[in-house]
This record gives sequence, structure tokens and C-alpha cells, in this order.
Amino acid sequence: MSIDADTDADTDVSRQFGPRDGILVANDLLKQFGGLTAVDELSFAVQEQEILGFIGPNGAGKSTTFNCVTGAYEPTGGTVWFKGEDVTGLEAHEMVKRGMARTFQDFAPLEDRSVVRNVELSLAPDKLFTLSGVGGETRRLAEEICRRVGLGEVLDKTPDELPHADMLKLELAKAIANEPDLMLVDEPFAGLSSQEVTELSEILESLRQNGMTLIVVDHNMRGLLQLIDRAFVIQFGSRIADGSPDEITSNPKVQEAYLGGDEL
Ligand SMILES: Nc1ncnc2c1ncn2[C@@H]1O[C@H](COP(=O)(O)OP(=O)(O)OP(=O)(O)O)[C@@H](O)[C@H]1O
Repeated sequence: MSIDADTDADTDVSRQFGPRDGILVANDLLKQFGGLTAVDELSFAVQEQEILGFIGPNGAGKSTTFNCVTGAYEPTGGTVWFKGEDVTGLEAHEMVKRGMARTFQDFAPLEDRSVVRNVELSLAPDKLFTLSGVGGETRRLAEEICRRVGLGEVLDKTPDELPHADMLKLELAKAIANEPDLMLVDEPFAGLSSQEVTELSEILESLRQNGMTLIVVDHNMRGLLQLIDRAFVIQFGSRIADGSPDEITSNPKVQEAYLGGDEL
């Protein structure tokens, strides 16, 4: 399946995907809360090593979609495939084991442990098991992960000593510690200066260069234009547009969705 731009919302319902159409594929994903349909038979495919922006105004269904994909919620209907396997309804720890990680907006580090210790404690369980007897190995691995996300200078600080941008990097480092193939990054640029946005974009790009697939969930395009290959825009739980950042920003349906609300 190609990932070319298709901005015709009318084709939404007919757009079907199969297990091999991407590293992560959702087909007719449905999530209802009582009478409310938060995700409305949504279908999408994310390609290996792609950086996808998953965008939509407040309440569009972004978090619910990814809570269904990552195992926090059980979907009401539809199918999710990850690396070709049907993972619909699997629990979050199982998704992590299979190579899916996510960052959270509400950072929850262990406040009484250093940065590097927080990362060490997030290492994949098999790493902890095999390396635990080897003097200092888990520490060395955790340090390496910290350096990859620009935390090399603050290894022994505690989270309460970190500025917001470093807290975000710590959240990334903890997710990377599970050695994911795919990472969902939730609103990474909120509260960052433009210089911090650039720095974080470079970190995310380097993760992609090392083989990771990234989905960046955000309610606007701020900071995303330079980073993402493609934007997928939803509203009321349905796709309204899918294309390059330029195509998305000039798309009338997208502009209408944002009218009077958030800035696109
Ligand atoms: N646990 C829940 N129970 C009931 N309704 C929910 C629940 N979670 C989300 N919703 C509703 O589902 C809809 C989609 O919400 P969701 O949080 O997925 O949107 P979003 O695009 O992530 O929004 P935001 O950008 O504000 O985070 C909203 O109407 C929301 O009120």
C-alpha cells in the first residue's frame, strides 16, 4: 500500500488495509464509550522507519486511538496488526514486549532516583536479567541511552533538578530502554522553545536513522513540519486528510476542522 496523499474524506470507509501494509496497521478500528464513538472505524498504515504526525483538534480521538493500539484500551471493533501479527486487544505489557513503546505527557519518573538510575530501571527485563550479574553493565547501557537523547551531562541529577526539556528526554530514554521498533511520542513539543524543538527533532530523527518507526501525536503542526514525512489528520474519530505537511496545511477540510479552535 502506498502512502501517497489522499485527502478525500469520502474514501474513508472504503479504505481497507491488511497485515502486511505497514509495521503498524489499524483496520476499521472502533472505540465506543457508552453512546459516544471516539474512534470511528479508523484505518491507517504506518511504514517502517516512517515519522508520521498523527494530528487532530482537541477531542478528535488521538489518545483513544493510541490507547487502543498500545493495549491501554480494548477496542470495541476492528483489527490492529503489528509487524504482521494480529495484536488486537493485547495488554500493554505484551505490546511493550513485542516492540512498541510510548511516551506520556504526564512524566512519572522516580523522583528519588538519578536520571541514569531511572533509565536503568526501565531497561528491557531480558537485559536486566542477563546483565544484572555483570558489574556495571546495566549502568553502562543506561548511560549510553541517556547520551543518545542528550542527557549525558545530567546523569546523576534527580528528576526534580531537570528543566522541562530534559524531563521529556528522560521520558524518551525510558521508552528507548525497552528497545522498541515503534515509538509513539505524545505531544513532544509542548512547552519547548524553538531551539529545544530543533534539538528534540534531531534526536527523534537520529532514532529513525537507527531503524525506529515514530508516530508523533499532536493537536497542531507546531514543530512538526520539519520532522514528519507525512501527516494523518483525524476529526470525530475519522480520517479527514493524509499527506505531506504542505498538503495538510493547505487542505480545506483540515482548515475547516481547526476553524475557531486550535491553531493548525
Ligand atoms: N475514558 C473515556 N471515557 C469516556 N469518554 C472518553 C474517554 N476517553 C476519551 N473520551 C472521549 O472520546 C473523545 C476523544 O477523546 P481523545 O482524548 O481520544 O481525543 P484527543 O484527540 O486525544 O484530544 P486531546 O488533543 O484533547 O488530547 C472525546 O469526546 C472524549 O471526551
